[in-house]
Amino acid sequence: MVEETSEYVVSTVNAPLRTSCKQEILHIDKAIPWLKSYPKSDLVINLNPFTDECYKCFDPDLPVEHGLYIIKNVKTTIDNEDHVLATLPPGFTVRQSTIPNAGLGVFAETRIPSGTRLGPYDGALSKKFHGDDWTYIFLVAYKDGEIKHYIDGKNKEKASWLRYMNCARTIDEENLDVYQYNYEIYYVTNQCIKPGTELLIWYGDSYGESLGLKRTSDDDDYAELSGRNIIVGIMNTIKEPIQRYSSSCYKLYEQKPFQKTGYSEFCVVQKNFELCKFVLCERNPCSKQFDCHQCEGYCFHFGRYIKKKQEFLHTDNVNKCKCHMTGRWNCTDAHASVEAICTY
Ligand SMILES: C[S@@+](CC[C@H](N)C(=O)[O-])C[C@H]1O[C@@H](n2cnc3c(N)ncnc32)[C@H](O)[C@@H]1O
Repeated sequence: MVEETSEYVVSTVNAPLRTSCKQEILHIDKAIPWLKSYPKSDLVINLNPFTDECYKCFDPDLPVEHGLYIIKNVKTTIDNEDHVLATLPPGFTVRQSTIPNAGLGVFAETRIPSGTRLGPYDGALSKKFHGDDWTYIFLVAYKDGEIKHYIDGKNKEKASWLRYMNCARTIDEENLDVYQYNYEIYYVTNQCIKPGTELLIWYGDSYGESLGLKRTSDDDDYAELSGRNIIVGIMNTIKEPIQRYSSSCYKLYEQKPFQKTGYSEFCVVQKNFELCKFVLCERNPCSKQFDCHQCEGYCFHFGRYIKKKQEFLHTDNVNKCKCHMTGRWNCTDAHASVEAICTY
């Protein structure tokens, strides 16, 4: 399905954010020429942690390819709607976005170094796109700009977790860039990502506009300078009504989207870890009342799919449970202060 080529393109891995770190210059021979004036030159990437800031984000355990740290999708044979979340690597969660009304988003729960490649963006491939829902579409193109195929991440049975990344509202929020390599789409972190940070990407002008977002001319200059004007092949979209929390407190949710202080939900794991059974408590921000109920569902352990009733080897904050009743994701943990970890 994927054709091997030697060319590849990396976007903003030379962000000014890293000037305090020692930089290593890696040469990329061929950049895709149809990408607007993208310099054929160098990928500047930091792999050497010389300052505290860099050190914190240095992860010697991650494999490196072409100067990028690599975090691959978790392989799975699940062929139902759980497929998409089974591809989520350890260290990330999918949960309510910090952006009001944006639905779910992806969060880093551990430090992710700058210059880490995530993906690829999987979905249903097609030569032509006949549908009218562009929400999860990416274009993959040949060097001359001709469209090779479309990737539609809408169907959760085929998509990878990258489908959940939301669009940054400002350039400062952009912590990912898009990267097409061997006719596959990846995201690359353009800065050190701290735990609890939502991963956000610029969807491109036309998609951004459809969400009411626009880059200023200063943003464009900055983007140009830092090489951010890379292809973002997502096109116009039909907006989904994803916000599922309908209540008289709707506005409050919008204003304080799941910040720990404004809204807290936590899970209390049953002592025997009888699997993915937990008590889900949601605090209504208006009445301040807690509403708790038992919940049971599927679990993931370190990205590995765990069937219902199968035991965890041990527990930690990368075990995630999907509640059948609410359809929402929670983490399980053996520690006393579960709230500290379950920040949903
Ligand atoms: C590729 S999907 C991202 C994942 C999506 N949030 C979900 O829950 O499946 C793109 C859709 O997410 C929502 N979205 C992403 N970024 C947004 C933003 N900055 N503001 C509002 N909605 C956003 C829009 O509905 C958009 O069409």
